[in-house]
Amino acid sequence: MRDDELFSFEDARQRLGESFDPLPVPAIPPADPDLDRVVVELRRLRDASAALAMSEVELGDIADRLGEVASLLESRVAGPADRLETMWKGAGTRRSNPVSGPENPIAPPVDFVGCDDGSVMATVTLGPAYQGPPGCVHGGISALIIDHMMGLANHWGGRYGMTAHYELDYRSPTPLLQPLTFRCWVHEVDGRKTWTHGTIHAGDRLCVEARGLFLEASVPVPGQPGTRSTVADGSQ
Ligand SMILES: CCCCCCCCCCCC(=O)SCCNC(=O)CCNC(=O)[C@H](O)C(C)(C)COP(=O)(O)OP(=O)(O)OC[C@H]1O[C@@H](n2cnc3c(N)ncnc32)[C@H](O)[C@@H]1OP(=O)(O)O
Repeated sequence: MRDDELFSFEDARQRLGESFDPLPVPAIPPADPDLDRVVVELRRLRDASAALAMSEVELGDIADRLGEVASLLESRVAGPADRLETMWKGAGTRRSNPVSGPENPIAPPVDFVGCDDGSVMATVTLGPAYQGPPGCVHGGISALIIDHMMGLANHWGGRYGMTAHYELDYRSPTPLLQPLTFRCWVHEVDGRKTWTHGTIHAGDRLCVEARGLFLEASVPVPGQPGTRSTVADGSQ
């Protein structure tokens, strides 16, 4: 099979056949409208902090002021183990995952759309916080985004599973500060197994292609002994 045949999303819907019954991923509103605003400000800090080294900012003062805010928050929010438990009782992880979660400051964020052809697509421009080679996206960041997006493509195609095997070919440099198009789609299914493919393009140029094998599985739910859940986002 030629590469361009292997990495073709146009026929994703045909490959899924009768099993393609799109499962949308509706947005979940924040518990507090100011929550998303806080994270937007944290992302501004994240991006500004990537440029601190060569700046003329009085860093001692900045560190003191940020320390005050961090201390204020730490004393009032749940610890990480408690937060993991509450996450599985409310909005789930959709709002907090590290790729698209509006509550997660490390998420770029990436906003996905499900397409009629069976694929999911996202366009995102990444900044210096995600740099690997000079001017380029870190390969692990590309892998993170595609892995998560494959999970969504599985969901969109009526499948689910944990990543069992995942491989990438970095075909050309993936630029920072330019719109990148991510696409993922279910390539093949067989029992518990789902093979999912993905690509990143900068304009027409192929940067990354990926293949993943996902296996239907369940994991224990934090804070709910004896309860297991499939790999979804836990939202109720
Ligand atoms: C709105 C909602 C959105 C929700 C959107 C959410 C998106 C989240 C997406 C994130 C996805 C992740 O990162 S998940 C996190 C990373 N992944 C993990 O942590 C998984 C860790 N691994 C495991 O727990 C386990 O290995 C499993 C569950 C994957 C599989 O274990 P198992 O169930 O015991 O399976 P096992 O019997 O060994 O194998 C079953 C069959 O699969 C094959 N197989 C198993 N592993 C492999 C492998 N690596 N490569 C090839 N083949 C394999 C076996 O040969 C066998 O084939 P045969 O003999 O039957 O032919």
